Amino acid sequence: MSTPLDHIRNFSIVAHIDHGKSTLADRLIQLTGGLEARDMKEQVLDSMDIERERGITIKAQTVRLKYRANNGEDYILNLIDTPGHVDFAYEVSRSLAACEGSLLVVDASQGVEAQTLANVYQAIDNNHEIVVVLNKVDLPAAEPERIREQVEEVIGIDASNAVLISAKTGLGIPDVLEAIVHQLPPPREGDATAPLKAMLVDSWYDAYLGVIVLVRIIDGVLKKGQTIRMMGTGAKYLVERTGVFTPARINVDELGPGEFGFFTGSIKEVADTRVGDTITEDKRQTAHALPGFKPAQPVVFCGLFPVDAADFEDLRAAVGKLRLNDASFSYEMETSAALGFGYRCGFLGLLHLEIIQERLEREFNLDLIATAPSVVYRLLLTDGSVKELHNPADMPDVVKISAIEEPWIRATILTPDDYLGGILKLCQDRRGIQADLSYVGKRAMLTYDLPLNEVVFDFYDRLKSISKGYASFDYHLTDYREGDLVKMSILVNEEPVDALSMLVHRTAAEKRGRQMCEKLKELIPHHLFKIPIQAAIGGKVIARETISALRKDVTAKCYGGDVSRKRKLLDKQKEGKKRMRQFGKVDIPQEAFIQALKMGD
Ligand SMILES: Nc1nc2c(ncn2[C@@H]2O[C@H](COP(=O)(O)OP(=O)(O)OP(=O)(O)O)[C@@H](O)[C@H]2O)c(=O)[nH]1
Repeated sequence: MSTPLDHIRNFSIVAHIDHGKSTLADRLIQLTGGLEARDMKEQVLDSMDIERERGITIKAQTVRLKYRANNGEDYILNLIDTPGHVDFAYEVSRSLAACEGSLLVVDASQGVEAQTLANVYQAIDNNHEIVVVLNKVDLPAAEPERIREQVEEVIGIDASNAVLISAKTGLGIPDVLEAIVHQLPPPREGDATAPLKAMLVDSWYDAYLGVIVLVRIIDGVLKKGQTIRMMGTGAKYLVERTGVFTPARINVDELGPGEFGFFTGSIKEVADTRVGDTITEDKRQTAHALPGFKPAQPVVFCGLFPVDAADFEDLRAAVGKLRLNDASFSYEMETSAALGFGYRCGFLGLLHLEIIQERLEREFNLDLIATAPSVVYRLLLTDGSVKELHNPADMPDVVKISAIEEPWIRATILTPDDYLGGILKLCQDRRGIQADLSYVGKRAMLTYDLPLNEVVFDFYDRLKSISKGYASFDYHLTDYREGDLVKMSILVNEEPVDALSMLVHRTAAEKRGRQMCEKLKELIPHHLFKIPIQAAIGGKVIARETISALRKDVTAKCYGGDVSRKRKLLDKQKEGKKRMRQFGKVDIPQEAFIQALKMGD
C-alpha cells in the first residue's frame, strides 16, 4: 500500500437535512481537484434524480480525495457520504462505524435541529472525533457565535475550534481541509498480513459493472482473483475488480488496511449483499466478524396495485428492477378482492415508501393505487405461536388472538416555543407518552414515545403544518408494546373493501371510522344508485354515510342534438374513470385510498 496509515483520514459529514452537507462535499471535491468546476453538476454525491429534486441523499457514496496540506505533506481523505434521512438510520450507523471522524455541519442561521442531534450522537457512539463546521455564514441571519454556544451547550462537545464557512461561496473551505488533517485521527492500525477483514458499507447496481460493493478494509488486502466470503450470509464470490471513486471510478490493484474502495465480482443482486456484513477471504478467514451486523428490516408495508389490471406485468418487471438496486425494499405478490393482482411491499419508513412509489410511477410510467401504509404487528395467538402481520386484510379470526403488539418509536421534536401547544396536542391525540421537555435556546425539545402506527399516516405533514414548517423531527424504533387494537373494515355498497381495512386503537375506532366514511362520501362520485358507506368492527357497524343517487346522466341535458358535445362529455367522463377502480358496481377514485386515511385531526 502506497499511503501510510497516518496520512489517511476517513470521515463522514453529519447534519440536519438542508444544512448544507452536499454543498460542502462538492466544495471539498472541487478544491482537492477531484472535479473541474465545469464538470461539477450540482451536488455530485446525490446521484439519483429524485434525490436531487427532493434534496435528500439516499445512497451513501464514498469519494477519495488527494490533498496536499499546508505542511507540504500529501494526504488521502476518504469522504463517506451518509444518507440524510431517518429511514436510513441503520445505513448511517454502518457508514459511521467504518470511519474515525465526522464533520458536524450546522446551519449558522438555524442552529441545532432534531437530526443534528440524532446524527451527531451516532457519531459520538462510534467514538468519532468531531470537527464542528458552522455553515451559511454568508446569510444575514447567521449567528455563528450563538450557534457555537448552542452546540456546546446542547450537544456537549467542544466547539471552540469550530470552522466558519459558506459552502455556497467557498469561504472557509481550505480551513475545513486543514481541520480534517489535524483534528481527525488516522485509521486505527490494521495488519496487512492478517486474513482479510472488511466491512460492507454499501452496494448498488451499475448497468455496466453489475453489483458494486463499497468496503472499508480493516485487516489484510482485497484484490482481483480472490474468492471472498460474506460472513453474515455465508455466500462466496470471485473478486473481478477493485477500485476507488475520486469521484470518477478508477481501478486499483489492491485495497489495504484503513482504505475505502469498491470491488465487483460474481454477485448477481444487491440483495445478496448486506450493509454491515463482514467480508473475508474464503481460504484464509478472519477469526471474528465485525460486531453490530443486522440486516435491514422493513417496518412499513403497503400494497401497490396497478390502476389498470392489464399493467400488472409491467409492475412485476418494475419492482424486480427496483429491488436489484435496493435490498431494503421487499415485495411479494398479493391478491386483493377489490384491487386484483399487485404487490405487498415493505419499506424502511415512510419516506422510503414515497420514494419507491414515485420512482415506479415516474421511471416506469405506472399508474398505481397504494393502500394504507401499515406497520408490522405481532400477534400472540391462543395456541402459543407468534405471527407477524404485514397486512390487516390477513388478520386471523379474533378468537384465535390472545394479544396484539405494535411497534413504538421514540421521537425527538424541536420546535419554536409558539407551536409547542399544538404539537403537544398532536402527540397526545396520537397516543403519545411524553418522556421529556427541555429548552434549546428559545426552542423546545420534546421527547415522546409514540406508536408507529399513529405516525405512519400523516404525522409529519401535520407537524409541519402546525409549526409552519419550523419543527424538526427524528425518530427511532424502540420496542413492541401490547395495544388494544381492533380491525376496522370499510364497506362500500355493502361490500368490504379489503384495501381500506386497518388496525386502530379501540378508543379511536369510532372517530376514525366516522372520519373515513365522511371522507369517502366526498371522494366517491355519485352513481345512479344510493351507496351506503360503513365502517365496521367485526359484524358491528360503527359509522355510516350515504352517497345519494345521481339524478340524470351527464349527457341528458344535451337532448341528443349536438353529437360532438355529447362525445366530449363522454370523453371527459372516461378521463375521470382512468384512475378509478370498480368495486362491485361502484367506482372508487384512486386518491380515495390515501385521502381517506389522512386524519386531519
Ligand atoms: N446561503 C447559503 N446557502 C447554502 C450554503 N450551503 C448550502 N446552502 C443551500 O442550502 C440548501 C441545502 O443544501 P444541501 O447541500 O443540499 O443540504 P444537505 O444537508 O446536503 O441536504 P440533504 O442532502 O438533504 O441532507 C441548498 O439550497 C444550498 O444551496 C451556504 O453556505 N450559504
